[in-house]
Amino acid sequence: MSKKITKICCIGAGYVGGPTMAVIAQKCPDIKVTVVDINSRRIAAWNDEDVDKIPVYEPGLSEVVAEARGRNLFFSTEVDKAIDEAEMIFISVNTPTKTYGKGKGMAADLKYIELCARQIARVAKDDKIVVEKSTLPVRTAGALKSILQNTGNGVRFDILSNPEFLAEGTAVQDLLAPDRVLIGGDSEESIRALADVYANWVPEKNILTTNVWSSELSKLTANAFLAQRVSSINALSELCEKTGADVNEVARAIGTDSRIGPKFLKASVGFGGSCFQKDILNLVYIAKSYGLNEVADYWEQVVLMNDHQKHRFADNIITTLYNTVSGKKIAFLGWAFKKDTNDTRESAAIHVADYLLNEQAEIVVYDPKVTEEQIYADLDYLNTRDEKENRKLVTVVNDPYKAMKEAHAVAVLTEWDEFRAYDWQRVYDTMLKPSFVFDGRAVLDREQLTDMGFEVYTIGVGR
Ligand SMILES: NC(=O)C1=CN([C@@H]2O[C@H](COP(=O)(O)OP(=O)(O)OC[C@H]3O[C@@H](n4cnc5c(N)ncnc54)[C@H](O)[C@@H]3O)[C@@H](O)[C@H]2O)C=CC1
Ligand SMILES: O=C(O)[C@H]1O[C@H](OP(=O)(O)OP(=O)(O)OC[C@H]2O[C@@H](n3ccc(=O)[nH]c3=O)[C@H](O)[C@@H]2O)[C@H](O)[C@@H](O)[C@@H]1O
Repeated sequence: MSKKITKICCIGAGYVGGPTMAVIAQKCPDIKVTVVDINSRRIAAWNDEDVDKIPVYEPGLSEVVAEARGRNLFFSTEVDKAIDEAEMIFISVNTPTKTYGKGKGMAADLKYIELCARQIARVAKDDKIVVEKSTLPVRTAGALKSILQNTGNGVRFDILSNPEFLAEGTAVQDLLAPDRVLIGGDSEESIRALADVYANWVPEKNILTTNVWSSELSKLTANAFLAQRVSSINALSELCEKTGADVNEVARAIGTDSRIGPKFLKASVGFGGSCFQKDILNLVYIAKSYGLNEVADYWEQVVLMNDHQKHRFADNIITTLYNTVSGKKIAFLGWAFKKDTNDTRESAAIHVADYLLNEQAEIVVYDPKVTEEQIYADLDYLNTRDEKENRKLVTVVNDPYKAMKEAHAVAVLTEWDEFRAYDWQRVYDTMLKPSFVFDGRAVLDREQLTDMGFEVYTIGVGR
């Protein structure tokens, strides 16, 4: 018999904690789910009466939150209280790449994880199941165990690894019908208790259990494999451009081989998002720390290729615009790292913009979901130039036609569906001539645009 869970606490109300707990609460009405965070602004937004103002934009999420919030789903800043009440505590805080000290620029920064462990150790008065939901370096559970078990207050902590595989933009659908739920741990009873939570809506055959180290490492491995496919197809996109091949045709041709499969073969201006780069660098760091230099070099190439892809896209804009973009208006369609999300972390758009700004381009950005404040914050964070200069060179508008009016070039950085549906003739009529389009996502109808008179460059398509 496993322990029946009635109260869950999740520390971290971000892109993972929020949606994951909302779905657990929706599917398990008998479990009280409390999501806590030290960021009171974020918690206030999760509690906003207008459910469309919750801090994470995901198709279908506001409906799930509307159903469960106030019933058995709660968002709060009272971290101690929620820890104290819960039988099961998910840790879903951020684990960014370290920006200082040993492992700077490579290793995962585990300070937030450790703070959570210490807080749980301090507050807990009865036995708890602690679930690693954040993505962590393999063997972190050992460190957590050591912190939790040395408090001397006699509480038993079982640690489980339960990595999250949702992708942003499809989070709700991924959570409702996951390819698999992965649970790693030592205690059969605790594994069962967590499996029983998921079994409320996930078929048993999709709930995999492993030892805790395999589970931790599987998460880094899954992201490394996915990112590797993107870098592989992006590497070929450059060769396609040189040889007259079309990377989309190549992707279709190889993707029909059932051993290869069709997914994650879409060439792009480079992968972004908060995790691919961070998790691969973390994997590289771990491999190096074991002296596995060939393994480390192999995976690092995935990130290097991605950097190259972003730079060569920007470089091509400069070369094509007669080797200078100084004072030229470039309209950016999209800023988010992929469609259907307002998340911009590590978005290729940021790096392409930075590169062009170094060449004194004037950039006008339109993204249907990203705020002006976020766009400036992303550029300021790079610290390449002062904040005033960023505001002078970059303008953010909420009308795509305004963004493209009198522009020298349009660059597509995100694959938002609406970009296809624009009146491109109207855009052409208002742009400077020659009117260049740089489609970094291969979403626009190249032939149609060329017929209208545009000079079109599509990523991965040779001329
Ligand atoms: N974003 C994604 O799509 C996915 C992320 N992951 C992993 O999940 C973890 C969380 O990622 P996100 O949700 O994107 O991060 P996030 O940055 O959106 O959210 C993390 C939240 O944790 C809070 N926090 C940090 N320390 C805290 C503390 N001591 N007490 C209370 N709250 C605290 C922060 O204020 C923040 O709101 C990371 O390890 C990430 O690698 C895994 C799968 C998908
Ligand atoms: O650990 C994480 O954070 C998550 O990372 C990715 O999810 P996410 O980054 O949200 O989105 P993806 O759909 O994987 O896209 C990542 C980036 O790769 C790009 N991409 C993706 C697929 C493709 O074929 N081509 C391509 O350029 C996207 O545009 C985007 O910039 C993984 O897909 C999730 O399984 C994982 O849980």
